[in-house]
Amino acid sequence: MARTAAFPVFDLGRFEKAGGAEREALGAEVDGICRSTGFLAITNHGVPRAVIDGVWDQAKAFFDLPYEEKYAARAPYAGYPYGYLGPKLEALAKSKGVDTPPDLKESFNGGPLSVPAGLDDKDALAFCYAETIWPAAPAGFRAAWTAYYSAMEDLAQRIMRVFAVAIGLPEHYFDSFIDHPISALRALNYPEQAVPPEPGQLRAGAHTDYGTLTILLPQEGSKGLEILSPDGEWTPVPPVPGAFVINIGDLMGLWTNDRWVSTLHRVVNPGADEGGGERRQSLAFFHQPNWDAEITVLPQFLAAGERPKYEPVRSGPYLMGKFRSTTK
Ligand SMILES: O=C(O)CCC(=O)C(=O)O
Ligand SMILES: [Fe+2]
Repeated sequence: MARTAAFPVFDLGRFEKAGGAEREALGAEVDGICRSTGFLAITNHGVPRAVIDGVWDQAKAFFDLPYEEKYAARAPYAGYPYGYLGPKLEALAKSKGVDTPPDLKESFNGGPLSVPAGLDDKDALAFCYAETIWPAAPAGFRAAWTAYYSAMEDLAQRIMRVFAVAIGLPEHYFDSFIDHPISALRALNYPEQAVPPEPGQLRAGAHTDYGTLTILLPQEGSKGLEILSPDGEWTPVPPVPGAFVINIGDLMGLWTNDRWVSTLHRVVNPGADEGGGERRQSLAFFHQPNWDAEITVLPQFLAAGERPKYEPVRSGPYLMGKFRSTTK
């Protein structure tokens, strides 16, 4: 049975202005949240309303297009990370080794806005620095998208500073891991369900996110996003007006040897009482460290002689493997 719980809200502007003891206390709060669920709302984030509305409206207009027009901006082959990913092409639960029917959604995906000078790693160039396949319409799509993507890169970097303080590191500790991030932005559309879902089929199957953190913007007032709370109950994430929903991904779990939890979450179908339910839109920015960044369990999370739970991973190849496990 799902239930609603108090959902933590973090005032980013206050943290950034705070000094000494207050800043540490706010960091300790975030540490507590990340030890329990790693899901929180961020207010006072400074991202201009116009930037948010701009990409939101463009994404809506894109999803409103006839399928053939969206299909023209498709990812050219299975496993290609960017462009339009049509219905029934991804099952997120597969990233956890759980075989389900495909998720009931479509998405548009875009990668980093530029390639770092001198980068010559073939896999990096072919995967995360592959070109975004821009749609021909709506006309303002690319400009609105890149403005939002830039705002998310900046916000993610600021949140990583909160995370550094929260685990007792210097504020800028993570900066060198994330100065050429390979983050992806995904606009999601979960269509109305004219046909009932198959058994085990959700809007987004239960998964954890792969990177450091995700900045999510669910449609205002919408339902469906649920997280598995520490007591094992699926718990709805309530709408928090004007806020972003942040969740940590697997790499924060790795860095902290699972002190912080990368929590399972999913998007459920509209209830039986809602018929086919309304369409639901969201934006998800998946922050991911530099292609070459090596993520290793931090020594302060190991007792003397304790073996880390994880081998080190390289950010880029690790992400590529995860992504390829979910698409067909
Ligand atoms: O659409 C949402 O609210 C969540 C989507 C999600 O968790 C994901 O795509 O990783
Ligand atoms: Fe997710």
